Amino acid sequence: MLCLRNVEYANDERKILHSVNMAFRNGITYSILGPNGAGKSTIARILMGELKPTSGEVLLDEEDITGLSVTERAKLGISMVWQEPARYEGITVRDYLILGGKLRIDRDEIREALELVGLPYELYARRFVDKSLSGGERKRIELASLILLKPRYAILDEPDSGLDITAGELIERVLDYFQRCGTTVILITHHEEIAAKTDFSYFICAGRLLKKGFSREVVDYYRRTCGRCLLTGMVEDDDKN
Ligand SMILES: Nc1ncnc2c1ncn2[C@@H]1O[C@H](COP(=O)(O)OP(=O)(O)OP(=O)(O)O)[C@@H](O)[C@H]1O
Repeated sequence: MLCLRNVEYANDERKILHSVNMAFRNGITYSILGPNGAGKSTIARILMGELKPTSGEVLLDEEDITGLSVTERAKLGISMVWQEPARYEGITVRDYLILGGKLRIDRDEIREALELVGLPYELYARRFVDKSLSGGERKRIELASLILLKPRYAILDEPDSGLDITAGELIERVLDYFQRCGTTVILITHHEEIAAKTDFSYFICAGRLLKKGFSREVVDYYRRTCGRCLLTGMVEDDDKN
């Protein structure tokens, strides 16, 4: 199980996360739902090891991994599709997907992963991962790379951003695939209809966890309350005291 325990994060100006506690159990799909600026990506970066919390711990199977780097966490099976996918100029999609040969994967598996994300193998395998790919195509390729990697934890930061009308179906297919191979998904989103596709959700606003539970309950609460409160202003006022 991957956990955040009493995680706080502050920059020079203000506190961005306030004592966040979350637990991600094996084989379940989770979402972290909240409006723009709530602190979702900050949580993802802390889970990945890209940011160190100001206080609190990240635990994996009860071991404290707060001090581990992104690479060390990747070796433990914690991987992420970033909101803005990386570009690797000069490498083909196929080579990118097999990590330049580090993954031993046959052509059928690569074909299956590309087709799962809506990209026909014949049209994409030999293309280069460069500016000629659209943002949505790059996002799909990032998802395909995580599908082939089959990590223990897959963190998907805004997986539907930049994708067209087929995004909902694609996310469903990807969640279903990860559930079948035992990967725990942590999906970051501000779209409640995307969060509703996961089993369990955490709703955060202004760096505070407001509600957790089965996604349909949390999504219902989010629809009823989000944008109708003055919490952001109140929290900033609190912090000045
Ligand atoms: N490097 C930084 N310097 C100053 N403020 C920052 C920095 N990084 C994040 N923040 C602030 O922290 C808050 C949380 O940001 P974060 O990116 O985690 O939000 P988010 O919920 O992922 O938002 P979005 O849905 O818009 O991507 C925001 O108010 C943001 O402006």
